[in-house]
Amino acid sequence: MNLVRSETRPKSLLYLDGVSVSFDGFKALNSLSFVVEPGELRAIIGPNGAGKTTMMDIITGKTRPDTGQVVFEDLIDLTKKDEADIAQLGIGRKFQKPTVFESHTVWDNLELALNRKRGVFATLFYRLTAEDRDRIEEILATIRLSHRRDELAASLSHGQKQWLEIGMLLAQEPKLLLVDEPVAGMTDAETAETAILLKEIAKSRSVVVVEHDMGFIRDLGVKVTCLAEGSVLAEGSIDFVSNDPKVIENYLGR
Ligand SMILES: Nc1ncnc2c1ncn2[C@@H]1O[C@H](COP(=O)(O)OP(=O)(O)OP(=O)(O)O)[C@@H](O)[C@H]1O
Repeated sequence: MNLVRSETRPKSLLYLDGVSVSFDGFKALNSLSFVVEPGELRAIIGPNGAGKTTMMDIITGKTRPDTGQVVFEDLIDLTKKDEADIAQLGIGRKFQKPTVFESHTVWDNLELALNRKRGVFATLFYRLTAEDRDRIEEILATIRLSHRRDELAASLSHGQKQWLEIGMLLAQEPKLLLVDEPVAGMTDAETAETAILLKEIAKSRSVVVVEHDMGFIRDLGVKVTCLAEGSVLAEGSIDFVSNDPKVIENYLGR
């Protein structure tokens, strides 16, 4: 049994191998390669224009690479899939700005997200099961919003809206969650809490988080990849990466 399981478990959840893409002759990604392990939380840093957003666009199928491989769970070639297929495979993306339904309650936002997984037709006739309620309760606890469940999303702080949107993505049960600059505009307390929250989330799925906030990255305490000019400049612990002269020259020292 264990043997079968270890044979079928993906060795990498996602890898990019030699991915390049140009826009009007400008190489936004230049032979980018990196691997995300199952259950890994990875931080991505790098200067403006390094290609962090483009990398997320490639993974989610919004942009096609000119060359290179993007492989999910060892076998699935994501460059052949469209955005909807890739979301369906279990890759969720959180953009920088929160996009919650402001005029709905926190609970309803999560219920809508849970139903979205089922498709429009099912949603029309669907009633929440006890299991669904438990899942929503669980997500509310994860995103620190149990006590705000009946309030309108509009009444939440910016940081809480970010957490609610993360919760809405969790309702889709992604295997990989991509999170773009979650702590921009958050208070210090919210930023610190977000590091704890993402570490909890990464216990049951992989998370890739792009951030410029180095205090937050340090709090995460995970492997860091620094991108510059469309490829990996350095990778390793935060101490290793932040002491790398190339990283200091291209990013931290600027
Ligand atoms: N659709 C596009 N068309 C033309 N140029 C693009 C496009 N998308 C990205 N670029 C360019 O590619 C480069 C990489 O941009 P990208 O947004 O991926 O960087 P980034 O690391 O996310 O930067 P930031 O930290 O500012 O968000 C930039 O020079 C950008 O102007």
